[in-house]
Amino acid sequence: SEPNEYVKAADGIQYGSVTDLLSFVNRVSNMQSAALKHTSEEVGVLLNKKYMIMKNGRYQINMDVLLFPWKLTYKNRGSGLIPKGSFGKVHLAQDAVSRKRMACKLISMENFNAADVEFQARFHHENIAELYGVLLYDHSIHLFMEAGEGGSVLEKLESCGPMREFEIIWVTKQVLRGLEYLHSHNIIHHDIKPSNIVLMSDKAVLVDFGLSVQMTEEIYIPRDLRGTEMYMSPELVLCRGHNTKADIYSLGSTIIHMQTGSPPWVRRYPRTAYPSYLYIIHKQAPPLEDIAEDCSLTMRSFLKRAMERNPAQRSSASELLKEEAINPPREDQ
Ligand SMILES: Nc1nnc(-c2c[nH]c3ncc(-c4c[nH]c5ccccc45)cc23)o1
Repeated sequence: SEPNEYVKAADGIQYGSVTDLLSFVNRVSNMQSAALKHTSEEVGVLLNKKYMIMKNGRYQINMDVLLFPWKLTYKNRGSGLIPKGSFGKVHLAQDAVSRKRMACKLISMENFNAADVEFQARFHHENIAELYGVLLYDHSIHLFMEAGEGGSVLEKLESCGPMREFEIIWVTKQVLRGLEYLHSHNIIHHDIKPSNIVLMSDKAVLVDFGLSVQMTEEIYIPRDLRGTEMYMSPELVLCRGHNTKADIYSLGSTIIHMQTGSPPWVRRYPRTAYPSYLYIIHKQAPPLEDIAEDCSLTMRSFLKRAMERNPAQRSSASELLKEEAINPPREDQ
């Protein structure tokens, strides 16, 4: 398409609805990157007038909103740019007027797909990182989202080691509430793992919906393998169709990682000797051997239900939310 057609299609920055944002995102993700070289100004759609405050009809990066390398909550490591998400670097952003601190994920045009935005724009829940707006600037999509300033569970594990059971219970309940909501809309996240759970002072939220799908049938037949190997369920690895229960198994793997400081399998099958875990996950019984030795009996039974090999017998998020393991009697706390 002609560059001038592109400029017409996106008239600078506007406050808009989710529908406006999704049509902007779909237009841009269908654009050839060549058509973009003619856009010197930011273009995009802002959903949140309270946090993202435009000035003179514009919303300029490093003027109206400042981007910073993220100061890790723990000892600062590396560039301060937090680990790449599925396809993007995440910065800390702060609106110059509202002073609201946000996460800003930069995705190159080549790697951008509408799914990254679609689910966060259309579905709202307190345990899903809220989307505040989308800008295209300097060949990158800038996603402005709710920021988990406590960092991700992975950063916490790498900095502070294995988590105590009461901390694991707190994170697990929030993740299950987010999954219960997503699964009620037939959405499979497809990448539940410690780096995709971020922490705030009062809650934990799920991030990175770049691999998410919304099922139209009872079962989702994948065209490709989606997710991160060590957290994948046996039925997903088999590639003969799976459903939302795949996320529940990944949560079980995530809990084992939170308890021990390592994902399942890797201690028994070192990464140096095993480039891939797919065959192990397919052949072996679920990794209950990797459960922490000091794991409580109730949490052990929770994990058995969450990592049941047969997805039909595996508990759902709603069922697990009622488990005693995550609803300990008061005197235990
Ligand atoms: N892949 C991805 N897609 N969306 C996000 C995201 C949305 N809001 C966020 N808030 C915090 C962090 C974050 C991750 N690791 C961290 C380490 C230190 C501090 C913060 C973080 C990431 C996000 O991440």
